Amino acid sequence: MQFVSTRAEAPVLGFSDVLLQGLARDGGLYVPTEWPQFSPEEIRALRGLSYAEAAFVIMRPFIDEDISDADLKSIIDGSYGTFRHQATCPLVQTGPSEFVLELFHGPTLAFKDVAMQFLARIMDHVLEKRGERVTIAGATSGDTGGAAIDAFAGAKRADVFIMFPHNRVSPVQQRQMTTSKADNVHAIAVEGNFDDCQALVKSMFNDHGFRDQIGLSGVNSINWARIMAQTVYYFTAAVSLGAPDREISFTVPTGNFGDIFAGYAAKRMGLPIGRLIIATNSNDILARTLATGRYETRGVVATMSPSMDIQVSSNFERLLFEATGRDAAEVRACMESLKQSGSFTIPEAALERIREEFAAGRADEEETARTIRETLEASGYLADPHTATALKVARELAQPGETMVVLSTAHPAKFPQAVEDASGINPALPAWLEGIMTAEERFTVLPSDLKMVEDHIIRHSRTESRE
Ligand SMILES: Cc1ncc(COP(=O)(O)O)c(C=O)c1O
Ligand SMILES: N[C@@H](CCOP(=O)(O)O)C(=O)O
Repeated sequence: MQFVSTRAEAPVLGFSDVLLQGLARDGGLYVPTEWPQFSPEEIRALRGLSYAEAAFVIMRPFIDEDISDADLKSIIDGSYGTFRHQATCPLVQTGPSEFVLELFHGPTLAFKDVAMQFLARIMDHVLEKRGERVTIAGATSGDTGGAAIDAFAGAKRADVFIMFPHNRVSPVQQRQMTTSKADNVHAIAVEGNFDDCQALVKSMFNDHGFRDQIGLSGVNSINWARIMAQTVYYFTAAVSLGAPDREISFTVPTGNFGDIFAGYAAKRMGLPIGRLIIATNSNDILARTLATGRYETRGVVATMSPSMDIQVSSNFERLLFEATGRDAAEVRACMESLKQSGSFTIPEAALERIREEFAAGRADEEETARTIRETLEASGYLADPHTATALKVARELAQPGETMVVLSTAHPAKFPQAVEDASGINPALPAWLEGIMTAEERFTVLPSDLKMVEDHIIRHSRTESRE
């Protein structure tokens, strides 16, 4: 399988190169040249498979043959062996036709583990074969960072630098990033918000001198492998509920648009998905965009669902590419306008296509807290604030006869204060994480300044130039 950049000015690459590149050299994001297709019979055949077995079937078409079936299976088994639930990503029924898909049974209690555990293992496999090393730079609003630090801790062929917004992540999220004892992982608290962190990462990729000097790689959802691994749970959830013989809709708490884009990808691969519903918190740029056709950034506000406090939603570029009929010139124009003025207008035909596939809604702070409380009272289910955002939107937009799966992207114990304030229950951290709240922290505070962050990375990276 080959991959093209959404801006069409970077080389077309195979899977292993895309995996190591992260962002394309033209600033775009890689997508497959064509979507692999699964027939109804092939989807039906996923019934009864374990999560790992299904992951192999769904991801195999994307991955070069030079990674053998046996190696891929062993990478997948190792990845999902770290999950603390037999089903890996179980479904819980919370209403007559409402199901919560729990994606937080991995080591760091967030959905990021599903892709990150796989990414670390497959990257290590490719690097080992090639005899190469990489320096990974990642931006996080709280969960990607912890997941990456856990998955790559001690990796021999990767140094990892994670930038998080100083004082804007939950205490549990921060400590998952700052208490690792591994010397190849580094947490940087950036004086700014998540969008500043993500802009720093993208600027590093676009600084080709720096990129080549340190062998830069990325583990944010700019990396296609993250999206690919996230398509799997759309298949397993839908199949458990009767797909392909029944259409399933999904509501997804959304920030960087990676998770819901994985749902869109699953649909393009043949999974009968009804609606894909974008749920945002008060940072509702995506809900406004769907309503008005204009993507317009505003100041970001801090919420009880900090991982979604995002304005520049990087995977929206992938959707734009698809919705414009893969018109890279149109994508480049929109992205240039976003850079220059903080906004762009979606071409009319593309907007229509987006509205055919997606709906969107928002939940403010009060609505999110009320949803946590009401869900607990009605079904005994304790949701984290990100999940509650999606539950609120799913219930508001539900249509008669629709079977709705709401993605639960984090364990409530990652956000104990918000959950306790809303429900009166203080969710305990699982035993294996208890120590992090008292362990010594190690992180560096830096201003949101490209040169200063690059210098810091160069000083601490063990990766030498690829040239
Ligand atoms: C707990 C949680 N929920 C939802 C999201 C939003 O997901 P995405 O950025 O893929 O839209 C994130 C961050 O990515 C998250 O950490
Ligand atoms: N919400 C994310 C932000 C980064 O998203 P990613 O999916 O692109 O890695 C986080 O928790 O870090």
